[in-house]
Amino acid sequence: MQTERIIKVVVTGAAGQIAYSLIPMIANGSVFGARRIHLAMVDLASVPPPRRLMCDNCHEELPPHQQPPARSTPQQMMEGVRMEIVDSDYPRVAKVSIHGNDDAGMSVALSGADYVLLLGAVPRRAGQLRKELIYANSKAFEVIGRQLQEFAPTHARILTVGNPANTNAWILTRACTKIPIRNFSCLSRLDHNRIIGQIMLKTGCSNEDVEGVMVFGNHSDCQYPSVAHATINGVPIQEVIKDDAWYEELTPLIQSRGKEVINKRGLSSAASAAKAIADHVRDWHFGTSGRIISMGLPSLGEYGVPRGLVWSYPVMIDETGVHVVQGFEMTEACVTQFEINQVQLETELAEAEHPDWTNEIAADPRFA
Ligand SMILES: NC(=O)C1=CN([C@@H]2O[C@H](COP(=O)(O)OP(=O)(O)OC[C@H]3O[C@@H](n4cnc5c(N)ncnc54)[C@H](O)[C@@H]3O)[C@@H](O)[C@H]2O)C=CC1
Ligand SMILES: O=C(O)CCC(=O)C(=O)O
Repeated sequence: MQTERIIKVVVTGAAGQIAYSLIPMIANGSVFGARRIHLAMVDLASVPPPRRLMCDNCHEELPPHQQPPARSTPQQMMEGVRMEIVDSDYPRVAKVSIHGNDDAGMSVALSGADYVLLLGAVPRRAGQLRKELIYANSKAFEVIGRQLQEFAPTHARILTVGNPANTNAWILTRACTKIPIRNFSCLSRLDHNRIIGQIMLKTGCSNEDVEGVMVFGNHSDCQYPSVAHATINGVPIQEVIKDDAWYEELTPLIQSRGKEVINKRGLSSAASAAKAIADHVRDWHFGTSGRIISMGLPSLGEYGVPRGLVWSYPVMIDETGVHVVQGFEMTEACVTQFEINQVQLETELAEAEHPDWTNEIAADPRFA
């Protein structure tokens, strides 16, 4: 009997909260169907020891029973997740492995990888400026980009989820030049799904009834969600939803949805982010069967976006690859929103210490 090749899926940030929702979806067949998978989990190889509490009066370390309880390390967390995967006896999981994010770990994790899902990122600390976060993550993603260049096969498909997702993907494309440019993507599917969720809430339709929703630009509070070409059961949305206030409120609602979830949960979206990652990867693997989805991709100049910027576009995927759906009219409002997103992404690249990004792209033969 001929057996199909096992798909190797690398998940970084595997000790984190999104991964805890995502891994069961990968393991239960929601992403790769009947194909068997090797799940390679990666998280920080080492973490600094927790800060010890001191006595305010004597300035000596408090005794152990007054110290906060010890927290599991990322490597211990992943061991626990691996135990749960085993205990769930998923029929499609051929192998689970655990790795640190240093070169020793990543060389093994990335070897033979088919999909590399980069959830791990430096989290924002209280009081930290956004530009400090961007700088810290750009340095972390420079390392990951170099590791992809050294250890990953050229067919690997790479998704950045960790924020700032678009700029992190851009950093990877600079450090990893051997992998085709359209094998890099960033997650904007959560924003896309959020729009569909609002349409379902408003009309009572199913997500399968909705077509033509699009997200353009950066995964940030500047993103440009559009329902201008959306249909519900084939009928233009404007003929189904006749409520001007709903359309006016939709854009800021989608732009601020992540922040609103953090305000309520005290943690960022995880279950919905995992669902969006599963949708993104499943569609990348199997194709979209003529449907439009949103995906962040290095621009090849579509819709006038400068080449190289990682931009969310409407795309269709078939056996020949990922294709940006072109030809939608650029209204005045659209042009303004595109300019806002471009300025924000250029600012992020400057904060990541890539102010001369256009020269870097001009020198990259993948954009010739
Ligand atoms: N693009 C999108 O639509 C969304 C993006 N996000 C982003 O996804 C990321 C992950 O979110 P959560 O799982 O909630 O965070 P989390 O804090 O629960 O987990 C992150 C994990 O990544 C690990 N990590 C950090 N740097 C790493 C590195 N260089 N290599 C490997 N592992 C590393 C940490 O140790 C931690 O275990 C965050 O940056 C978050 O802002 C979250 C929701 C939606
Ligand atoms: O908004 C954030 O900073 C993290 C979560 C996120 O990207 C989202 O929920 O869309």
